[in-house]
Amino acid sequence: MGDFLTLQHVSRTFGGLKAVDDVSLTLRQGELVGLIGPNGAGKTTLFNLITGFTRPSNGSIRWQGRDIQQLSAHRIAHLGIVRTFQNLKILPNMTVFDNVSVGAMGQHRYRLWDALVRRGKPQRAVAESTWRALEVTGLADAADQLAANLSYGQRKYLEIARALALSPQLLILDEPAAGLNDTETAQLADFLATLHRSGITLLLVEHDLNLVRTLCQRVLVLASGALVAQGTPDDIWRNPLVQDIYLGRDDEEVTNAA
Ligand SMILES: Nc1ncnc2c1ncn2[C@@H]1O[C@H](COP(=O)(O)OP(=O)(O)OP(=O)(O)O)[C@@H](O)[C@H]1O
Repeated sequence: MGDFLTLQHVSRTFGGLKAVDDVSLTLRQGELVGLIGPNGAGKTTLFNLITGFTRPSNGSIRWQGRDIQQLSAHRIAHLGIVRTFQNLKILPNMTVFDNVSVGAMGQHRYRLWDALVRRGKPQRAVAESTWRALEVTGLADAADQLAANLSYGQRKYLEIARALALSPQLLILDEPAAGLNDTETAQLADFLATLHRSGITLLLVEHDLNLVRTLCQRVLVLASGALVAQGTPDDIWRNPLVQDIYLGRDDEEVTNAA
């Protein structure tokens, strides 16, 4: 398994602020990696850089050996890097099926307008991707319901289903556990582990440190835009610098999760 995603000296500045500061990292195919860091550490910006929603000020981002830092988000998704959104990008007045098929049509090179006009008559490949994503996420029985009628927890799975319909090789999840209770979070952890076993590489950006610790094989720690530590969860939770970063901000989550 060679290098999959490689960032070299990637920075992104906003005005005078270095939101991401000289980050170099590699993800390998088949990994399940967590990205943690305090509020404002640069996690979302890093994530936006990898998925083409923001361009780097410096540095290179290579995906399977090819530079992608100048490609559009749509093109990057087409190449296999797909993300979910923390603020769920769900269309409440469309059915669950249509919400997912809009995503799948992107994969099959339809434009959004076509997707909307062709509602109810998606092409076979789109329908197949959509049903597969709905089945994997447990939403197939709700396919005909309006998305607005789903519970908050189900909407989280709908967001993931939309991403899965794009057949990602690398799926980047933006705080999937936010707003879920303990039981729902445990179910989500089982689901993500199953997804990972199915062969999808996962990068999880998450504030729920317990979830990261129990689920991830490797953890990256960002602070003030810099990658300050990476290693197994045990290494990271023992790392005094990581403890300082959290404890220094009166945040006892690291110790509580230990
Ligand atoms: N578009 C932007 N314009 C200006 N500043 C920005 C922009 N996006 C992010 N920033 C700043 O960059 C820094 C990193 O923000 P970012 O959202 O990436 O952190 P984060 O680790 O995702 O935080 P959180 O955990 O709170 O979501 C912050 O100081 C933020 O205010």
